[in-house]
Amino acid sequence: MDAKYISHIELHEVAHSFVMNEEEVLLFNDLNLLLSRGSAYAITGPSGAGKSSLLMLMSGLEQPSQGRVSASFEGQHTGMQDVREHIGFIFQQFHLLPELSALANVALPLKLRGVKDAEAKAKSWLAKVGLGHRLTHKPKQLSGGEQQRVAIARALVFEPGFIFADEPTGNLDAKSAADVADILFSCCKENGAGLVLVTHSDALAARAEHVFRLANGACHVEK
Ligand SMILES: Nc1ncnc2c1ncn2[C@@H]1O[C@H](COP(=O)(O)OP(=O)(O)OP(=O)(O)O)[C@@H](O)[C@H]1O
Repeated sequence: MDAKYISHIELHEVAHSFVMNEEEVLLFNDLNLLLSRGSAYAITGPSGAGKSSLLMLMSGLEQPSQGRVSASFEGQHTGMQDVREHIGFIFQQFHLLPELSALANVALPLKLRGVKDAEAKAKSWLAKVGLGHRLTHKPKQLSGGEQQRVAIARALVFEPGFIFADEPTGNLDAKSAADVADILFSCCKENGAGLVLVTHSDALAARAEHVFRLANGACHVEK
């Protein structure tokens, strides 16, 4: 459960391609990137450039066609399969369990890890994201911004080393998007988690310390 010791995720000469109609479509090639815990990264670029695919590779949910992705875990280099339970995810569509209350959604990752005071911890996280008054609401009884705040609490409650977020504000109006971004950045900072997010929003990308821009098969590190 303790993820305090993932310090880095590293991409080594990563290339990724798909076979479509018997032709190989190369998304990107020769990526060497280092993600450090405690920093925030934005992945930007035009539609279809491969942003979500890169996020899947960085988080270990998918394997690259070539090259490898590794993590530094307690000072040792290891494969991403060994750190899966120390990584949190946030998606554009929230992906909360519809039959469970906000509290039960947030407590679930702790219960799955055998944590005893799961509900108390979940409650305190819901308070942190401003939803202490919505504990028993089910997802459909919450606004989009509120659902995403539940998803942030659920992603951070087990103190993962890294959070990966795919268009976390893509489904929200401007005001909710700004509120959710504030909460996401401040909660990751407070937990010392690395944050990697895919976004089409220049405003959101500008908040990250580092920006990877994907275009035409290459990744430009813009800052
Ligand atoms: N499993 C797959 N099989 C075949 N092609 C795929 C697969 N997954 C993604 N692709 C293709 O790879 C390209 C990049 O997809 P990806 O979703 O990573 O791009 P993106 O930059 O995140 O796009 P968007 O901004 O529109 O979400 C797209 O052309 C997509 O159709």
